Amino acid sequence: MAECGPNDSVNCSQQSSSNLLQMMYHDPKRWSYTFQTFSCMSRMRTHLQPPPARLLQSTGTPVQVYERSVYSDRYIFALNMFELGCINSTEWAVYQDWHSFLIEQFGHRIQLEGIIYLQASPQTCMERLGRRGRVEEQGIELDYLEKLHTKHEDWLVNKSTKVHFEHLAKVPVLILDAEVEFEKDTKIQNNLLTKRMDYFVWTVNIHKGSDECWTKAQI
Ligand SMILES: Nc1ncnc2c1ncn2[C@@H]1O[C@H](COP(=O)(O)OP(=O)(O)O)[C@@H](O)[C@H]1O
Ligand SMILES: Nc1nc2c(ncn2[C@H]2C[C@H](O)[C@@H](COP(=O)(O)O)O2)c(=O)[nH]1
Repeated sequence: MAECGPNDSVNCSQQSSSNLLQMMYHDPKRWSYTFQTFSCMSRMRTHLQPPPARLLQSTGTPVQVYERSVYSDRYIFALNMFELGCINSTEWAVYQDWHSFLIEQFGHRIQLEGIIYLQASPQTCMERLGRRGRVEEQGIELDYLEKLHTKHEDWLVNKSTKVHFEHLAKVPVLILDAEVEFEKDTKIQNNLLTKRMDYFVWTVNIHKGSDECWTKAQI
């Protein structure tokens, strides 16, 4: 059985995270470090929570799936904000210091066993962003999404991003084609679901020897 965790970006308080998202997009130099602190803490809290009882009681090995993770927080968003000059070098050093410290302290409790990369072009993401129509996101430009796309490709496909955790470099990545429109196409949906289930079974088998009673994956 697989279950999605709560949407991390709204995990703490819907109101405060929405305001902070707006503040970050409005004045990124002032608010990016604060935003990454908040988002990373929120993601950490989510990863550390045990899965719901019904997941643990289900047959087979339960799989807990998160939308993003403490690793995409650092290697996608925070790194991008640093490279854009919205997080300064002192803030970046402080962020990396506490991020590494906490990840090492929590050890296997915060490790992922798999990553599912929903790959879509920045143009398609831009179009879907418009469709979703969040007011905070109205000013987002294609160039920003292109930078985020490059970060995903470098980390998950080209493997050229320097990661600081041994286990992370070895985490298997499943790449799914999310470019294709599947909202109303059950055939494509079933095809993607089958690939995802096969992947879950595979990662669960890899981790059968571990003392964890559930598997964690990021989507
Ligand atoms: N593969 C897809 N095919 C068709 N529509 C999609 C696809 N992916 C996302 N969308 C649409 O784009 C919008 C934004 O997508 P997404 O960011 O995944 O939504 P959410 O806000 O639920 O995280 C959604 O309203 C959804 O209807
Ligand atoms: N600067 C950051 N922005 C982030 C981060 N996590 C999410 N986001 C942005 C992207 C969207 O505009 C919005 C909601 O994201 P979804 O998860 O719903 O796609 O927040 C982050 O860590 N830093």
